[in-house]
Amino acid sequence: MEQYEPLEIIGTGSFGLIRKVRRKTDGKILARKEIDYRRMNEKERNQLSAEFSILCELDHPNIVRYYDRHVDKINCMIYIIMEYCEGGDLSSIIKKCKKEGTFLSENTIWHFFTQILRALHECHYGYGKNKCGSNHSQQHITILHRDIKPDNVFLGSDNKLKLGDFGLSRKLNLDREFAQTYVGTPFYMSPELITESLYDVKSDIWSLGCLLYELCALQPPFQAKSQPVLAIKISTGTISPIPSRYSDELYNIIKAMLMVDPNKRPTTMELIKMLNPNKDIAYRE
Ligand SMILES: CNC(=O)c1c(C)[nH]c(/C=C2\C(=O)Nc3ccc(Cl)cc32)c1C
Repeated sequence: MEQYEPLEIIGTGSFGLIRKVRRKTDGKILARKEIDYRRMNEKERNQLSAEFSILCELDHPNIVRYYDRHVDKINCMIYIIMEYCEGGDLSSIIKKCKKEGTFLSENTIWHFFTQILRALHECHYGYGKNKCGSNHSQQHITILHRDIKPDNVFLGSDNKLKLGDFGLSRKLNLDREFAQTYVGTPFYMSPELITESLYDVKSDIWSLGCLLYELCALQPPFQAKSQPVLAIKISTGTISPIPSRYSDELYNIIKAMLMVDPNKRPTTMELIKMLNPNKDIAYRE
C-alpha cells in the first residue's frame, strides 16, 4: 500500500470507508475502499470476494472503474483501488436541490437516467471482461447490483455518471437463477422481495424506477416511518405524481419500472429502445 499516499476520507461504502488517495508513481488521484476484515463474518467475507470478482468483470464508462486490490495482513485490512469521482454522489446533488428549493431540469434527468441505464444494461447483459487474469473466455454474465440508490451513483471527472459500490452485488451463472437473500436499502425494496425474498434483474429495474422518481420529486416514491407500513405502500405500488414541470413520458417510464408485477416491468433493453434519442441530444457522446 506504500504505492498510495492517503488523503482525506470522502465517504462510506459497503463494509468500509472510502478515502481519496494519490498514486505515487504518477500523482493520479484515486479512491480507496478500506475494509477491516477482522469485523467481517464468513458471509460478509464471501460477499467481499464476490464484489472483487464482479469488479474484475466490469469495464464500462458508466461504471466506477476498478484498478487494484491489496491485502494488508498485518493490519487485517483489504484495500480496493477504484476511480475517483470528483462530483460526489447523486444523493448530495438531490440534497442540494432540496436545500436550495430547485429542481433538476428534465434534460439533466434524461441525461442521468440514460447513463445509469447503460451501466445497468452492462451489468445485466454484458460480457465478462476478466480483467483480473481469470482464464474463462468472454461469456455472458448477469450481474445484479441489488443496491441501486442515489448514494451509489457518482459523478466522474469526465462529467459522466458512474454506477458504483458493488458490495451487495451478485453474479448469476444462470439467467433466471435468483439470488436468494435480499439486502440493500428498504426504501427501494421491490414488492417481490417483500413477498418471496427472491431477487432478479427486474428487482434492479424497480430500484432504478425509484431512483428516477427521486430525481424528479427529490424524495423516494415510497416512504413510511416503519418498515411494515413501508412494505404495505410498496406492495400497492401506488405513487404520487411527479412535479407537473416534467413530461408525461418521464412519468410513464417511472410507472412502467414501478409495476408491482416484475414481469410487467421493462428490461434495460426495452427501456433503451423506449428512450427517444433526441432526449439525450444535448449530451450525445
Ligand atoms: C463528500 N464526498 C464526496 O463528495 C465524494 C467524492 C468526491 N467521491 C466520493 C465517492 C467515490 C469516489 O470518488 N470513487 C468511488 C468509488 C467507489 C465508491 Cl463505493 C465510492 C467512490 C464521494 C462520496
